[in-house]
Amino acid sequence: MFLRAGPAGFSPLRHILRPVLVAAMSTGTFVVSQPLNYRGGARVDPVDASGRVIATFTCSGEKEVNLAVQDAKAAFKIWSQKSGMERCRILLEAARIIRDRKDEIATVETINNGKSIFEARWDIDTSWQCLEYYAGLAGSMAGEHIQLPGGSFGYTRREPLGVCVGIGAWNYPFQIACWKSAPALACGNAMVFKPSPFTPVSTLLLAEVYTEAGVPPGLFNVVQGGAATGQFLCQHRDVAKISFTGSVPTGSKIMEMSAKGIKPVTLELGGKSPLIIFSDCDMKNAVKGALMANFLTQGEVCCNGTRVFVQKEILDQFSEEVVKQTQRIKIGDPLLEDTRMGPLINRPHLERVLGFVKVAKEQGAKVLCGGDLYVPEDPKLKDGYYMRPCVLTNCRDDMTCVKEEIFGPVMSILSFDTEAEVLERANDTTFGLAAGVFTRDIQRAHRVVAELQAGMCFINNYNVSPVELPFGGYKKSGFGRENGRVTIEYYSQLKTVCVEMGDVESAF
Ligand SMILES: NC(=O)c1ccc[n+]([C@@H]2O[C@H](COP(=O)([O-])OP(=O)(O)OC[C@H]3O[C@@H](n4cnc5c(N)ncnc54)[C@H](O)[C@@H]3O)[C@@H](O)[C@H]2O)c1
Ligand SMILES: C[N+](C)(C)CCCC=O
Repeated sequence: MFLRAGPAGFSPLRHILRPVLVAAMSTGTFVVSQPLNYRGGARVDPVDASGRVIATFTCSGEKEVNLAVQDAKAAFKIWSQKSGMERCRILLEAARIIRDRKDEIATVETINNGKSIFEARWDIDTSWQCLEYYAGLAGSMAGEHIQLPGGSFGYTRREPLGVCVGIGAWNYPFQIACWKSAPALACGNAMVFKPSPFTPVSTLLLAEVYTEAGVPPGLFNVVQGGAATGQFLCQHRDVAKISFTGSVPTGSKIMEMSAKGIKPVTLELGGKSPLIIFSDCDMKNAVKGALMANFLTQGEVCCNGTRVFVQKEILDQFSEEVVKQTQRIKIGDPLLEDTRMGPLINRPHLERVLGFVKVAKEQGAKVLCGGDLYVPEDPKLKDGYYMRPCVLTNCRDDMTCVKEEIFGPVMSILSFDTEAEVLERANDTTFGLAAGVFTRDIQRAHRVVAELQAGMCFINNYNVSPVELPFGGYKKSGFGRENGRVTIEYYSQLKTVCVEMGDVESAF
């Protein structure tokens, strides 16, 4: 498959990956001229291909996957023998390089995905912060000493798992690769990472950063491809763990494959999260929160609070203010400093999102603003996948736009009367990734989040992501966590050693 157009809508997509050139570039002049797999510490073309060509790279086949896993195994032998402090220093160096190259990596990410450069810089911040955080934990990972009778004792060792596989979605390509690889590497594992075929470019920069920082060649590898390549990875006998970010249907397939191989799996899946606005909220912050909850990365965010429940008394005032702010969002070339919304990921996805708006109208929702195609004035952008961010009202819980993940810039406003009622409706979903509440009543805020069936809850804010906090879902939104101290548990295993200091007391 040839990627017909860059996120900004230029055709053909031509990428140059030499970072020095990126600074001088516009989104229409990006040329890929280098291999997009990374194995054994260098860029390589796959030795075989599944036959499908995507942009200038070919999907990696089974042989290429085998080679990447082999390289990762060899690097694991070296890396897993290093002390936590040795791993810490290298990860800190990688974090420093990313921080120093923030603008350049953010530029590549913008071209890769279409999100605004302003926002891509935030992603790169949460990426290097994640490496820094796990660097800190690498040095302090330890087991326990347990005293037993007669001077005997036991102890536990926290050991890495081996070669871990990371499979990423297209909405936060660089950040996802960091959120998976940083804890994996900190624990002493190696990783083979497969980015989404829609956003193949930025993960390569991470691979090069790790090499420059001093990880052994082969510790972090990138294989490009789609579902077939992902399956080769998941089914590989030498792969010890899979960490997946993507949709629920694919997550279910990944879980089947990991069940067959008895491999631990982390699943970061989709959502349809509630955002509850009580009438006693700080209105200005609640409106800002609702925009943060719906329109980052063109609305293509797993944890978005797309079901916005507003208490009846403030429905009109809140809706009016949200519409005013939404209409001010600057849409256009994502590389321009003042742009806040770029194009969606591709044409089929744009059409899918517009289709949701059409069905919403047919089912009785009222469009307060947006929900239609947007054609920027710049002629170079006229074929881009742009739409105006949309606010829907008159929504009911049984409407498609309220039940299904749209993964685009579409906010659904629903009204409610009481706390008990809104809690029941907020939890009436098979998803459970995130939730938010805006209120000035501190008791109510904690009472409500305690009842919300979601892994990531926000009080009086939304979609902020401090790397110190665990992130992940309840119910069909997945299990396992990324970020925070707990993630160490998902990338390591405990060995117990029982030491006898006396004689063996035998039964025979
Ligand atoms: N919870 C989170 O942290 C999080 C973060 C970002 C995105 N998401 C979710 O991801 C979805 C959008 O991303 P997407 O469209 O890339 O998802 P997707 O499930 O289509 O693809 C995700 C990845 O899986 C790969 N893949 C597809 N089929 C596979 C198979 N059979 N075996 C192995 N790998 C396979 C894809 O090539 C891609 O790399 C949304 O539902 C969104 O909510 C979740
Ligand atoms: C950084 N955010 C906004 C919390 C998004 C995390 C990944 C979800 O798609």
